[in-house]
Amino acid sequence: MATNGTINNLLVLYPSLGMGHLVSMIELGMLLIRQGFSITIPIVDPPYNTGATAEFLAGVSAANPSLSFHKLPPVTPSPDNTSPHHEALTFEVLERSNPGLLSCLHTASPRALIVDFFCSCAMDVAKELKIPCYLFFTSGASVLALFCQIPVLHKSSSKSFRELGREFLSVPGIPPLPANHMPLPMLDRDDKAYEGFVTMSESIPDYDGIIINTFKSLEPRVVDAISSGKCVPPGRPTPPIYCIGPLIKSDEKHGGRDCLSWLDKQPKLSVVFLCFGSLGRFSAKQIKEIAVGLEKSGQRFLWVIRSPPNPEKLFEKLPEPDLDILLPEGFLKRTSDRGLVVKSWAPQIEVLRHDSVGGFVTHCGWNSVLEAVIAGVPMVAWPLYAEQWMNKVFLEEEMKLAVAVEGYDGELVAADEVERKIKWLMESDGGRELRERAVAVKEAASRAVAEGGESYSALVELVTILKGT
Ligand SMILES: O=c1ccn([C@@H]2O[C@H](COP(=O)(O)OP(=O)(O)O[C@H]3O[C@H](CO)[C@@H](O)[C@H](O)[C@H]3O)[C@@H](O)[C@H]2O)c(=O)[nH]1
Repeated sequence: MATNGTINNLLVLYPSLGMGHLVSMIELGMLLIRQGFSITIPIVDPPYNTGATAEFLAGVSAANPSLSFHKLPPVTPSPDNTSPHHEALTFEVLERSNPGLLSCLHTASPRALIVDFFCSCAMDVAKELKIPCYLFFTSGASVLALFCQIPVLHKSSSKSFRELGREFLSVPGIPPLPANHMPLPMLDRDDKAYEGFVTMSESIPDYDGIIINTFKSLEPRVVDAISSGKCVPPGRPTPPIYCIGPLIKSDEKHGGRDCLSWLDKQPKLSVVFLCFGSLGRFSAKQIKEIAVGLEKSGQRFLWVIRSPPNPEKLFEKLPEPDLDILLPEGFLKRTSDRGLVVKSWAPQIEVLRHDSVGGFVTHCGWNSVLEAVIAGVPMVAWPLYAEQWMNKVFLEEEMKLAVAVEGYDGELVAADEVERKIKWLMESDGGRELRERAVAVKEAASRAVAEGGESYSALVELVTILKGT
């Protein structure tokens, strides 16, 4: 493919606020730069703490001067937005940022705008600029299929997804999904965030194309269902689909070298890694249950612990965890020959790629899933928020890459269940089969992005269209 860039090949990539949404959008930017485009990334000023995002962005911008970041003017959310879900604030802040986005792009003449799904309101800006607007979907095709159906599901019942509970939702291409597995902010119909998700979903057919961070052979059934128009509401068009993944973060600048040195000393495939995304937090009670389960499992482990959530400081940065208070007395000493606890953050990609890691207990965030896929590591699925309950179902029932924790009683997963699932993954025949499947999918992922592979071909197609627009 041609790689000679010109100023006329400007694309604007518009990410949402959270780390999980930024990482793959940045990688998409780097990929498109290698195809001869120049990239501008407008960044909204979040009215709440977004964890390690600011630090991550500073690192990316220093290491990649070819990505041009533009901070948009801060906006003030309305005092009426009382939803407890940060997604409601995200939708509102992005909508209020449209004038700032428009003035940032007015003189730039970009070829196209590529937006995160939270940024669907920016379609109005693309219309004003008379340029095409593409969706970059940072989760998998299975979740996209479900999002395409939200307008249909919304109209088909007056009950909330919470009220529908374990009743199954039926969507082409994906396994039946219990209604209460919808993202938390979608469970109640009168929540501001619910409204945002419905509006966002209604606009999906209006995009000029949808770029998905997946590869077709990971989710073949659902990619076919979407492409053949079965997932959008009746009478609405399906935009062209480009599965160009897996795209994972290439830049790891968060430190955490000590845990890599510790992994160097462990036997091959012996360590289970527990890490729950950029936002995952457990109550103090749950942390103790995990500790007891891990200890009883007898397995080697590397465990990233964060401070428990503080309901009064939902959007604020929390202090480092106090392990003396959080862990059972003597736990660290008793497990010191086979376990390591890391506070707040570990270099996850490097950890997963390390030879000694044989299993991953994950919250099922899509970046974490793809990072495990690329490393060929089987998973224990422990969903916490966002679309992770759905990902758990897809990982276990469709992709066959994970076993799910069960027995969540609304408050706790008991130590026995933690012990059972970790032992199953690391010691049982079933766990070994899962590992073999993970290795096969890892190979499929590397074939997909290699020259001539399915994701490579989708990228060629996308680049051709973008250059022609
Ligand atoms: O100690 C840590 C914790 C996280 N990470 C990285 O942080 C990213 C986390 O991304 P992800 O696994 O996708 O989780 P979230 O940050 O929770 O991502 C949000 O965005 C994703 C993409 O849309 C969704 O799939 C998730 O459900 C949503 O919560 C990954 O690259 C991890 O490698 C680390 O490097 N070290």
